[in-house]
Amino acid sequence: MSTGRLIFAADFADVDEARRASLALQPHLGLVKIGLELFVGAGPQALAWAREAGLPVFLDLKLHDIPATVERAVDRAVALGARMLTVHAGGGKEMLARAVRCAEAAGDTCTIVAVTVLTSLDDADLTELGVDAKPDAHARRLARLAFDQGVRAFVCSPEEVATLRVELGPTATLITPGVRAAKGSDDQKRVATARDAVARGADYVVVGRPIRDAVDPVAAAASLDQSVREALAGRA
Ligand SMILES: O=c1ccn([C@@H]2O[C@H](COP(=O)(O)O)[C@@H](O)[C@H]2O)c(=O)[nH]1
Repeated sequence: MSTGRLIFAADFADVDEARRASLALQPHLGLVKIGLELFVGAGPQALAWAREAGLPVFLDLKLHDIPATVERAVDRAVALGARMLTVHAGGGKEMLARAVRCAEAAGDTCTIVAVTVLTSLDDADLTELGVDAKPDAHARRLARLAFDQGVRAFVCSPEEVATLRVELGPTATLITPGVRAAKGSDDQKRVATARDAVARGADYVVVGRPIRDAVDPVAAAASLDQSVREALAGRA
């Protein structure tokens, strides 16, 4: 896999658009993230071009279903060549354990990534959902549950990445979306800059709109990649 730690969220409706944009950014990327919009629209074709280009795919389907269904979906995602695949940590112990076992049995080429608390949720949203904990504590609880089932990679916000690093130790891979220059620009509520996310312990940052919608997407990706590399060097 590339040494890059920037993951581009290729949130497009159209495969050709996703391919063109991602290939232009490829020198600055570790992986490309294929999410719900592209996968629901295009199915397996959503990944084919990336496989051909040697660009590893983070398949962000956030699986959340009964264990047997998730297990079978993991098997299919591995067959499509996904290098990382997301499941919701809130799906419970058995679902998480079976997802991990299935990926291992299918050749261990795909890492199961547990999504903890979505970066679009804040304290008030959790209260509304009946969760009697702050996002930080809830993310820690879900991550621990997943870790104990064998999951070793996690999506969390930059706001709790340091907490998760302490909770899970150095072997965990921590991936943070919610990368923004400032709070309040859109639906992302628990945010930080790429530099801060990595300085606090993130291994990868996921960035979509700030690159996709930039006047010069390649320059935006190059600058984020540079910030991530500097923050990683500063941590060493
Ligand atoms: O908690 C989460 C989990 C996944 N995402 C995904 O990451 C990208 C972020 O894109 P931006 O345009 O930079 O907001 C997007 O595809 C989400 O589905 C997340 O944001 N938060």
